[in-house]
Amino acid sequence: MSIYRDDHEGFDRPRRRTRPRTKDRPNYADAPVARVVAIDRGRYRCMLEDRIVTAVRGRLIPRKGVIVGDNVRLDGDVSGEEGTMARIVQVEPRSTMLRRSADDADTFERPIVANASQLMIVTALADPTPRVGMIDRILVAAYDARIQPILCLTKADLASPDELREAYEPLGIPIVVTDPEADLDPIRHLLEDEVTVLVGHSGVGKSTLVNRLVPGANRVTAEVSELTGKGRHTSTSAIAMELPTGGWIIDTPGVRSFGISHVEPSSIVGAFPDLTAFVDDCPRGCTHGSAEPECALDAAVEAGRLSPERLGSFRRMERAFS
Ligand SMILES: Nc1nc2c(ncn2[C@@H]2O[C@H](COP(=O)(O)OP(=O)(O)OP(=O)(O)O)[C@@H](O)[C@H]2O)c(=O)[nH]1
Ligand SMILES: [Zn+2]
Repeated sequence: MSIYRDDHEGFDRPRRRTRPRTKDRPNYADAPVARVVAIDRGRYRCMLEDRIVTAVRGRLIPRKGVIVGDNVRLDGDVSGEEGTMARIVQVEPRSTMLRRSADDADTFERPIVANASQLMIVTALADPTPRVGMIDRILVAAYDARIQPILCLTKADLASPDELREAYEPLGIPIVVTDPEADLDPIRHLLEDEVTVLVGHSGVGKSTLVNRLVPGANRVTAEVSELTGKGRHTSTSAIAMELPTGGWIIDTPGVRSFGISHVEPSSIVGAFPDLTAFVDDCPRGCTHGSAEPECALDAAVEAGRLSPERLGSFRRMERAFS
């Protein structure tokens, strides 16, 4: 199985054939699988075993068909030696896909990263001032994509984390707090063997965190800059880095807003396993919001089978859509 697949080299197959004969189809099962770690102007930097291989898209892979975090099969020169170029011939199925719309007026979906298991929302406690609206929207995107959210509150040397901690604790998501002196072991532990995408407003201290978590992250950044002749912050692409403790982090460029117009409000409940059992009894088309007159979640609270606090924190998510 694959999402996209490069077909036969020459387009010499007769037309009007409903199904290509297997013998005509190249077999890429033996082509090595690499992880896309950065994308720049049509060049895909892929980590194959422990080397970086630069690749282009095979001709049947669509222009937006490959995103950072994708596992791809490579053909051609995969030595990674200078001046060599491999070819992406197949994109493996994705376990998850995080997307956003540029803003709510823009319904165009922008895939950000593939195969992330966790999404760390990085928010500064001050400078810039935290915006719960933004946190809620990124949370919604994570729930919609079925990616485990983590809240990371930075700059605790400037302001107290108590208020935000209280606001988000009822959701049951991990919350970590940092400052320049903070011990990062609790964060390292959360990231171990996971693929975690970092999302946050610009200036919250994401790069500072990445540099502390990944020794040599600067070097990787420099390599990307070298490739483009520009800094990575001028690129819209994310960048994936391997963690020394196992697992990956995928840093994304700082955002000013996080659009979720691609998300169907009723889909969010599916990310809350303790609530999904109840919504089978909802009327058709129920969005499970507080304005729904017959939502079974309210009935569950009345019957004492669901705590009002838990429902309240779930319903908090609906604010993100207004
Ligand atoms: N006081 C304080 N400052 C911090 C902390 N972490 C980062 N900073 C500072 O905040 C500023 C922004 O940090 P960056 O790491 O560049 O922020 P970023 O999120 O990568 O921002 P973009 O590059 O715009 O995406 C820098 O001046 C950092 O030194 C912190 O824990 N406390
Ligand atoms: Zn409902």
